[in-house]
Amino acid sequence: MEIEKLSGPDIDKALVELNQGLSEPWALADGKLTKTFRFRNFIDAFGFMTKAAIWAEKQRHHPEWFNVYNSVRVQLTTHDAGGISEKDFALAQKMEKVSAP
Ligand SMILES: C[C@H](O)[C@H](O)[C@H]1CNC2=NC(N)=NC(=O)C2=N1
Repeated sequence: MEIEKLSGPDIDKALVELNQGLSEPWALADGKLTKTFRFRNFIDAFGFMTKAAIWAEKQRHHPEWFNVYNSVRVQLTTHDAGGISEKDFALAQKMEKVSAP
């Protein structure tokens, strides 16, 4: 096991920190770290996905996501750990950075 899942209380704590100052917060749904990003158009949405994908590939940690036009619904979990890990919070943080216009 290379990465461990976080406990419930650790997830709650990390979620509060992640959501500091965000107008659109991340939430827990189906045991995954979840957020729907909305952009001006498809190009901006796809630009976000491209930036996030390049970073994710470098980290070898990949999002589950679903894109329709200008929205990208993201669900983060660590399959290898069977839950949410620090890698998911790192990816969420990076997504916030690269989602800025
Ligand atoms: C071998 C490879 O690094 C693993 O399968 C990685 C790849 N990307 C991954 N991405 C996610 N989201 N969870 C994982 O457990 C995971 N494992």
